[in-house]
Amino acid sequence: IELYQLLSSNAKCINQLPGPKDYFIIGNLKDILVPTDVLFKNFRRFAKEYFPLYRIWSSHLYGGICVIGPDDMQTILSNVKHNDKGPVYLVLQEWLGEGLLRSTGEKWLMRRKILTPTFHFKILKQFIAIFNKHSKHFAEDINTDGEINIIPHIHKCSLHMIAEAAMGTCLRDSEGESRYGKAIHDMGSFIMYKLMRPWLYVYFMKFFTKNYLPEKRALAYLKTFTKNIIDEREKDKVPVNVENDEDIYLNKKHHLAMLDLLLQAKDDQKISYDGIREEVDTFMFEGHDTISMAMTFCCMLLACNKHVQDQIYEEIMSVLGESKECDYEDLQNLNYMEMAIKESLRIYPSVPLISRIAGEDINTSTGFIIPKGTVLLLHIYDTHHNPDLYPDPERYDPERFSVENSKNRHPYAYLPFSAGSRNCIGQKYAMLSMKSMLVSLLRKFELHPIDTPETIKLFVDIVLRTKEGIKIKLKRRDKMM
Ligand code: HEM
Repeated sequence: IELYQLLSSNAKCINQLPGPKDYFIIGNLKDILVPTDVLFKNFRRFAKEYFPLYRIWSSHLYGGICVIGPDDMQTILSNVKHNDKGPVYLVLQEWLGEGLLRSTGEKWLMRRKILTPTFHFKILKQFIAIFNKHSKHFAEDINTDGEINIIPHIHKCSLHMIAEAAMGTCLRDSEGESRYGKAIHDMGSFIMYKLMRPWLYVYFMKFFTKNYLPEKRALAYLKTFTKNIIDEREKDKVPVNVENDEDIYLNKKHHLAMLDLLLQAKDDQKISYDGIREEVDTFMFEGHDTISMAMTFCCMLLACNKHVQDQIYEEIMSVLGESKECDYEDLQNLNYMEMAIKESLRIYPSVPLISRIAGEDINTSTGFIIPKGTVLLLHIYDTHHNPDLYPDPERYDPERFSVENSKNRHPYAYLPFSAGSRNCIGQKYAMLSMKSMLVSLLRKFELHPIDTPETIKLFVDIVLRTKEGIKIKLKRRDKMM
């Protein structure tokens, strides 16, 4: 009932905004309940037609305002009053509970304070060895010299990285490797199924879906897996102080994992056992699929833009040479590679859409006042593809992110990691791990195009994906001599 009130209270006001034609009771469901690749295209069409703001009705029960323009993005994301997440995040509740991604108010603030040190540069520095280890395996495991769908390889690598960084667990060749990977993948599909069907946000409706039992089983497996790891790690626990380098670097028994810092926070009575589970699961969820798809799209773009790939390869050779293991400073020095990754995240932002609830009335750039309580859908994808902000927006051009060219850009025109106090806590981790993967891959292979931006079919999901994987052609550099 509360949800109904929240969603419908601003109906009259929302209707003053332009938007696609809606119908009695079903609202815009005709445009929304369509195959997800068609939905993707519909959103792009609406963005072009109604920039910078439009309203959408997912049935007349559930309406919201779609935001595209950078001025309105700034007004919303820079104000902590609009920090609460929209109802779509309810689909994550059973798995991620009140973890950082979903929590609100005081609880979010407290969790954010506890978790920020887990991404301290000193901790990130010691993750580089983990990134390098799995990146090396990633390049070694690809033995083919020819056409591959790169997604499963990248996916496996980023899952192994986050499992070791977050939980201190090496999944590679372990019993849990395929089962855990599959359970995470299945949960993604179940969540997406619910996301498209707003009536399933109502708690009891879940009993009536075909996914009820498989989801229950996958959830039980994931929760038990995390619980066992937390219990094991707790047995071996060593006190940690992030400010003390000795604690971070001289921990002989095992690499420090994010979990160790959470266990320390539990000893300091800052977080409960269940809280730790929620956060570890949140990192596992947020910290691998986002990176996998970002890396995949980046590889496709590099395959299609050989001159950019060659420039990155030259940079790797000049900073690292043929075989030096990269350290934190080396990765920081791969500036052109960073520009190429940034541009790839502009064209293909892993999280194309986020949602908030207006915490107070919002005075928008058009003069329209969004009333408090309205659901806001922030279409990061469309901001990134707006030709006024990025001329010729489909063209891949890393130079857009040179210091010079970034200088005069609107501060809210580039939002792959969102912005403001609720931005992505893992963005530095993401950038470092992607750089490490690219170093290993490009040292061994030249990438050539098979799939291109024109051939792939994007679709709406929590993370931006393609319908049929992404194929590229690999040529081993050592065989090219
Ligand atoms: C390319 C990789 C990544 C992208 C594009 C990305 C993007 C985002 C975006 C757009 C948000 C805002 C979500 C929202 O407002 O609903 C977010 C939040 C978040 N991300 Fe990431 N992310 C990435 C990697 C990671 C990694 C590696 C981790 C953890 C290891 C992580 C953990 C989180 C968490 C916990 C939040 C919630 C923060 C909060 O609400 O305070 N992300 N991310």
